[in-house]
Amino acid sequence: MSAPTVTDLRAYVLRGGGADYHDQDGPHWIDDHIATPMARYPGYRESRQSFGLNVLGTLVVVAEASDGSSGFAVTTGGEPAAWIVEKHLSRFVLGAAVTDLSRIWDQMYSSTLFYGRKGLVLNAISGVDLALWDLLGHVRAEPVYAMIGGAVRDEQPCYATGARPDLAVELGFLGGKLPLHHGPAEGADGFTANLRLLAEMRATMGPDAWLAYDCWMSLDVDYAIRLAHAAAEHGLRWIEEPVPPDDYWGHAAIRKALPPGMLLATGEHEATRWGFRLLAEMGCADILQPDVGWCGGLTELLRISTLADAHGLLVVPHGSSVYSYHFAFAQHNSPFSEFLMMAPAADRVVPMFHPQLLGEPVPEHGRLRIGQLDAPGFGVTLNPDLALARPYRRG
Ligand SMILES: C[C@H](O)[C@H](O)CC(=O)C(=O)O
Ligand SMILES: [Mg+2]
Repeated sequence: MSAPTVTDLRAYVLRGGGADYHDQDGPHWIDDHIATPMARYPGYRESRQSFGLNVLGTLVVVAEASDGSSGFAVTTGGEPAAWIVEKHLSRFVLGAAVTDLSRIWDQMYSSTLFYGRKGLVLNAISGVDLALWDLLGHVRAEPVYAMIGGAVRDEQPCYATGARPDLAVELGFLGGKLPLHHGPAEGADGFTANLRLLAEMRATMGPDAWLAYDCWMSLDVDYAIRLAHAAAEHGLRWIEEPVPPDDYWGHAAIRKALPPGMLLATGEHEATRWGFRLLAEMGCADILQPDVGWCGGLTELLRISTLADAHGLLVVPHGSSVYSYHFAFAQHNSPFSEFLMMAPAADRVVPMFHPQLLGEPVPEHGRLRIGQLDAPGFGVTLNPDLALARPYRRG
């Protein structure tokens, strides 16, 4: 039986939150003096938008098939990723059978090796791959989680990332992951302030709720080890992305020196099975956190997950809403999920990719139920009220 073919592939851009969740207007916890590698320059310390964290915006990829079905996906990448999709990647997709995900992935990756391998190109590849999974789900009238093997559990507990882990616990989450506010350039005062916040949160959350620190690549090995040991008395469950992603050696050294029971999580800025192979084989992490919109899409995430499983590692995808949920429900080594609190004060649950998706499921009492994913593809639609722009056309 021959499968329908892909008849059209288009790339659009959107501004204002959504998949580029750092692109928020107005005061927001996600841009409130968070420690970064740029914080060594005082002028870029207060706001991540000041150094351009929100320059890209959202990439929207739409795919259509010969049977009239359509699929779409959103990720970060904006205009430059739209150019890559329209001018380069589309040639491997148009006319292909909707089932040819592995061949299309291999052709997109192999043909861009001379300027790709990570970052923006992998965002673009991820966007196309996710749109094609959504399309296949619509052709088959099946949810993505069912197409990748089915659910291994009925409910998925979530932890919340944001400024108020204490409120996250009240909302039913496993606990919370705080952004670290002060890096090495802010000296002893910053170090003390980092610990003070942790202590305050622990005091209101009680002894059992999860508490983690997301360091967003901002530390050095010495600072990270000192922070981890000082944080142990506050029950820090894991330290996340302590050093820049290319420093595999630093990650491994920090992990080796962690206090007993504390874990190291990293990987949201890593891509492909080859990047994650380095993290796994060099002993860099206990929890791998690929972002399905950045690491190569679902096709590649499944390979990363198999590799991780063989190393006894958990895979807890970074953000990415429904694109992560369908994956996580189908993997025994993804026993919980991240929920990014996108309310400006992190005090209530709003859909992670708001306002871009309609029908986006959110955890209720900190848990997702498999029934929330029971719709074709990724089960969401693009909000028709948004102003889509198509900056480039293939050809
Ligand atoms: C809170 C972090 O700085 C970042 O914005 C999100 C992230 O790294 C995560 O969710 O993990
Ligand atoms: Mg993180």
